[in-house]
Amino acid sequence: MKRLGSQCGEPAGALHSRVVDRTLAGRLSAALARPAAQQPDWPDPERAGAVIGLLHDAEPIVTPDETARLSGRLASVARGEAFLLQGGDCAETFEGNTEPHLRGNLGVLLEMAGVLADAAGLPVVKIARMAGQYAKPRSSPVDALGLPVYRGDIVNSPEPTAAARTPDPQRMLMAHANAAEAMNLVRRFCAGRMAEAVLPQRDLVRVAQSGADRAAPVEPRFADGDGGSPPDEFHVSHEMLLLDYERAVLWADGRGPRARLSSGLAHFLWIGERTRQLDGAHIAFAELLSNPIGLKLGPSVTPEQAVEYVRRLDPHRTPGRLTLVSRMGHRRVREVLPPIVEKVAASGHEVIWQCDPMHGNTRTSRNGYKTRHFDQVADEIAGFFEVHRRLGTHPGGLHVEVTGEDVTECLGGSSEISEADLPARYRTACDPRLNAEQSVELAFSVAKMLRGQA
Ligand SMILES: O=C[C@H](O)[C@H](O)COP(=O)(O)O
Ligand SMILES: C=C(OP(=O)(O)O)C(=O)O
Repeated sequence: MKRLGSQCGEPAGALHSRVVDRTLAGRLSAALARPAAQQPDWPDPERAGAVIGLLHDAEPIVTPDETARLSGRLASVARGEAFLLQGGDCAETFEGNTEPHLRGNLGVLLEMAGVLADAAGLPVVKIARMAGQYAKPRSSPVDALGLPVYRGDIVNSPEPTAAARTPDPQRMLMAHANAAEAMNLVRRFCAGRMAEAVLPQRDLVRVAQSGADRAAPVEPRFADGDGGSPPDEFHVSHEMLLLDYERAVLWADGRGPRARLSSGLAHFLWIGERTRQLDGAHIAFAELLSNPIGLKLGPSVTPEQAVEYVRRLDPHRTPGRLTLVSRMGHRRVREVLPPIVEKVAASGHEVIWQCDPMHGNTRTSRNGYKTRHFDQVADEIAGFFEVHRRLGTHPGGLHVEVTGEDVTECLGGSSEISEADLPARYRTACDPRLNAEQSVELAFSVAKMLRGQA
């Protein structure tokens, strides 16, 4: 497999002059020339071009073989033979890129996966929002103070000053370095050298009080030809948002029916609700990738649009190539999701149906915090399960914003976090996350749904 790239300092416009496959390079240029929503206005385009040139020589974070392994796992999910759990910070930060934080997040996902696997009797494919989740799409270009909005550490700084909010392309290099460090830690974690230090910390019995019958779940695993999957297998993902970053580290991938590109920056990439324009650069770029792709679908999407996305993003009808992530809100999921599922199922494409119960349930508390209520999060998942059970499709996965830390960002749960509690440990750089206890409690609620008891 060959890397696509350019030489150090080469300006963005000359990106493809030395690529191996000229057809692929031409298709990439055409995709990136389309309108792209939610991109920063770099104040000095020449400096941005120089940074982009440097990034083209940067080391890959992931390898195509790892990505291919994930694609195989996701095919199982699409066929109903496994469940997908994806989660982590809303926005990773450079400051938060520490061993305890990353280990905590992986640890809580591992606990959730154990609970889910036990209930489903299926292996759980684990994907972390990690090692690159540094870019954020925003509702408005300015904040309440009239400053340019914070767009994630890869673009600017959250500090409320004009200087800090000015997009700085150098941050893309910092993001790459931070992602590489985080991936290193993920690899060590997966090798089993760190997981045991995380697991016993939580009182599983207490959070399970609402129903699980076992506190130490036994997780079914994939049986690989090489004698079994690694003790803790995680892949990494982020939103494919900032295209100056995403286009930098690409492999030419000759596997499959048509030559494509494999991202060296993450195993799994998703397209967000705000950047899924059918004529836009994000969809066109994703069409060129061989990585498994996620697509967020909010309540405004029509069944016809959903089928068009599926045709564009899964042209070769590859089971699990596309994950449709519904984020409809707990009030609308039961009404909006069924016609979409029906129409896509009738198209014959084997997609993964994943529920993001976070992004349709965000609200502002009376004391001014962006928050979500545990009960509404759980209710959207219940609605998602009801719809799929009724239609006979596989409710294949969850996509959640969680952290292993004891934050107070989401309301409710068995510790009954109230609006008055929010200021105590509200630490997210963007949207509110379930804390460790709420996350495991949610897994136990979903376990009941998986067992058909809720
Ligand atoms: O995480 C998701 C988005 O970036 C977020 O929900 C948008 O938030 P905003 O409405 O505060 O811009
Ligand atoms: C921004 C996100 O979600 P959505 O695109 O669904 O709003 C996200 O998952 O970080």
